[in-house]
Amino acid sequence: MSRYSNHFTLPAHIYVLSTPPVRIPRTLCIGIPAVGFSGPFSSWLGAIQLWLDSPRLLRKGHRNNPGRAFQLPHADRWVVYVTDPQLVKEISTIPPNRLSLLEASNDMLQAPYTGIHQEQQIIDIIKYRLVRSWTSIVPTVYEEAAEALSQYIPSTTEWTAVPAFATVSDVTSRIAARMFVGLPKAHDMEYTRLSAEWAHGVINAGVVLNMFPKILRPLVCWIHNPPAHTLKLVFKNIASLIEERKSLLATKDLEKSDRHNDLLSWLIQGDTANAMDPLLITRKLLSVNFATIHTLSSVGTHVLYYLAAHPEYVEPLRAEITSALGQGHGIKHALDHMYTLESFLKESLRLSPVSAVSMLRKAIQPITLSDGSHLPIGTLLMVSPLPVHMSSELYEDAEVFDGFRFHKAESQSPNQMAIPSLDYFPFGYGSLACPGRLIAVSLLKVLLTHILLGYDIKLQGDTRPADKWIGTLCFPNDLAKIFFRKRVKQ
Ligand code: HEM
Repeated sequence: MSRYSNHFTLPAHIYVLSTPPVRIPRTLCIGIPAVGFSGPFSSWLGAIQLWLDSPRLLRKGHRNNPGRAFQLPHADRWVVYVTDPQLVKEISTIPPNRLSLLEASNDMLQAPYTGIHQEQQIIDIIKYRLVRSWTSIVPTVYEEAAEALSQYIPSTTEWTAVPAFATVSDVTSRIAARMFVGLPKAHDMEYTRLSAEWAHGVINAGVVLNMFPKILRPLVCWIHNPPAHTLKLVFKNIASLIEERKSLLATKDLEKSDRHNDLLSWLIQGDTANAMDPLLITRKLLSVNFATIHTLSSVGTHVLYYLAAHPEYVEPLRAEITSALGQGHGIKHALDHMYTLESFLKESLRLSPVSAVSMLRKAIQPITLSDGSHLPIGTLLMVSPLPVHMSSELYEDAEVFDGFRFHKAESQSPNQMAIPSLDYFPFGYGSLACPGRLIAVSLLKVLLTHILLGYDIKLQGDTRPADKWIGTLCFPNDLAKIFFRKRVKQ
């Protein structure tokens, strides 16, 4: 079993598939069509269906309810789903004091138990500090990614089987550490291991705890709560660095503190309201780590599997990367001009997303949508791009992987993948769309650039390791291996 496999979801599998409906009675929102079983007891079967095959139910809901929201039963409640593009647009304009992303994500990720802490300060720091400093950060990240890959992939010209998910996860965690806390902490293997462990632990805990009624969650966590345990270990590991940074910032030694122009320092600087509580700073840091590591290790592994399964793309991608790097305008410029690579990444994310849901909201006030759907306070609303991403009207042979599909269809301008449209919105849509999306695309390109230029890769078996859907989450196979060998440059 992989270090980061979804072992924590096992109790939920058992619970969902075998337990009678021991849950708080759930209410349907009046006037919103339900998909599949909708009776008080039979909806339990609907929740099991959603757990086992959410893409099918989402496509059915979209097909049967054109232009309308619909409802699907989860284990603990009914959730309103939106897939119609015009409704997606409408939802993206409803302000957070009416429909809140932060409330919904702290709910779904079970913040009181896992320790995750999402707040506006974090989003502002990513948008206004990290993204704006990105051109100056990229060269460091590029160098770090090369070093990390050479540490985790054996440097030999013999084919060697490498666990794909664990490797991408380790490399991502190290890149995240370099971006967010800098050196020397980024090279502390215990810190990077714990950060990755926490990120994967939170997603698994969220999946499991959402299966149980609220009343049982403290008991479940009392028995087994890996993220809470890991949080303590991370805090122990990083507390002295936080104190060091705090005193550096307090002395206003600009020369020294400028050396640490990273997320950790920005979090401390902006935290005067909480008296710079080191545990809260750790939780915020880990929350950005979570947003980065969980998504990128999953997407990076999906991409790697597509690349190994489609070797015909390797040479054209290498040629483009070599030409872009050869222009001599720096790494950021080169990455921005890797259009076919971007198309490849975009296609991978279309077919193998992180989740079937890309916008998560909780009604803070009662809301009535233009299709007449009424959302009472507390309703959870999920927007899924999946039916649109799989639409044969928008995408020819929508089920087939076509790595250069977007390159053929789109004008060449940088970072199209990160610009949400109503045809493609895996990062969400509107002003709340993922604040880290430009960074995500850049990091994926960095990873693929090093892999394509540094290594040959091939599948271990005959076919691409299949994706695993658990509820609305899509995981790459976390046990499969990919063969790597050091590339001998001609
Ligand atoms: C391929 C990788 C990624 C994907 C697919 C992705 C996708 C998303 C999506 C769908 C949302 C929710 C948007 C909404 O509900 O309207 C989101 C939120 C967010 N993302 Fe990303 N993301 C990725 C990478 C990143 C990275 C690298 C960072 C950090 C640098 C980041 C930081 C965040 C944050 C802070 C939020 C708000 C979280 C919340 O309040 O729950 N993401 N992302």
